[in-house]
Amino acid sequence: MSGFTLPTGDSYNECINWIEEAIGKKHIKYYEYNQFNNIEEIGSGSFGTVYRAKWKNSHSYIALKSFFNLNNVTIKEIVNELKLQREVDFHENIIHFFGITTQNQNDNFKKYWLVMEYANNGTLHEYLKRHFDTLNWSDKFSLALQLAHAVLCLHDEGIVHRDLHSKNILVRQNTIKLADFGLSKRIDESYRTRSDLLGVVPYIDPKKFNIQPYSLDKKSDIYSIGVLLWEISSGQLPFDEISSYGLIVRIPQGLREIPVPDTPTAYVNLYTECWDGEPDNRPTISQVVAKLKQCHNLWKYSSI
Ligand SMILES: Nc1ncnc2c1ncn2[C@@H]1O[C@H](COP(=O)(O)OP(=O)(O)OP(=O)(O)O)[C@@H](O)[C@H]1O
Repeated sequence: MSGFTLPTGDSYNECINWIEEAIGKKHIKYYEYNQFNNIEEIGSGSFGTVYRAKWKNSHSYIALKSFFNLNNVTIKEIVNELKLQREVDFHENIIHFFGITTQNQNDNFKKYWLVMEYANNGTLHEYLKRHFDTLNWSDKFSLALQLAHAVLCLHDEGIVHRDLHSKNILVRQNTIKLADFGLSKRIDESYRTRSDLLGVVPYIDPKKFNIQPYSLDKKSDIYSIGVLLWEISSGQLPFDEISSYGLIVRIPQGLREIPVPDTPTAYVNLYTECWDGEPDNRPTISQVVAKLKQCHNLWKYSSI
């Protein structure tokens, strides 16, 4: 997908032209819709529905992401996702984008679908729910490190995810696949309604609740990683039994999850640093990667 001009403006037509031109010049691979088969819905989010499908006679699945309706906002989401995706598509812990397919609808409108890598184990949340009992500490370190590597790749490219939580991190076999970073910018633009916040409050940098307006940044991603490292160590959703409203008040006052017994101390220390209320006290993502490697080594030697 390299080497093509990005749209300078944000209008609907410009975005459509950008996609069509990229397809025409073969910077984005185009797939014929009627070559997909066994199409089954797997989930939906606020912008559209995701299906899994097979391509021609292939045995493996791909994911097809549709959008509810193609208006100014959704088309910008697609272009934004494509622009960011192409910067980081090489990384094995980031979901791969394969191309685009389109379907002509009755009203003469074209429906655009993103063709993406399929994560057969679903979200990290579902994966932990199903497999937690069989995971040992080496597996947990591996998940944590893969997540940190994916975010390192984003931060290195100047991309802030802003919406890291266990329901938009996907897992293929046992490999973390980060998704949805193209769509996360809207949170900072206050697109989220109160009901959208359900379940994601524990992962959001508490500065966001204290300071209005507060622009989520790389250190906000580190906060979310702290919570996710705890989740990997516990197999539980953070603060599952406290209402979002209660959390919005209590997390900025210092409420944090309790370490799970038998968690390696260095790992507890690391996620505690990550979820520090003060962004300046949080490590950078490179430091998180380095410290996770150290923790893993310490744990390996201490358990011989
Ligand atoms: N590439 C994929 N492979 C497997 N499952 C996927 C894939 N992409 C999405 N899903 C599933 O489909 C669901 C919907 O994904 P989608 O990206 O549309 O929304 P979301 O991230 O859950 O929500 P929102 O867009 O509102 O933040 C996900 O929760 C996940 O279970």
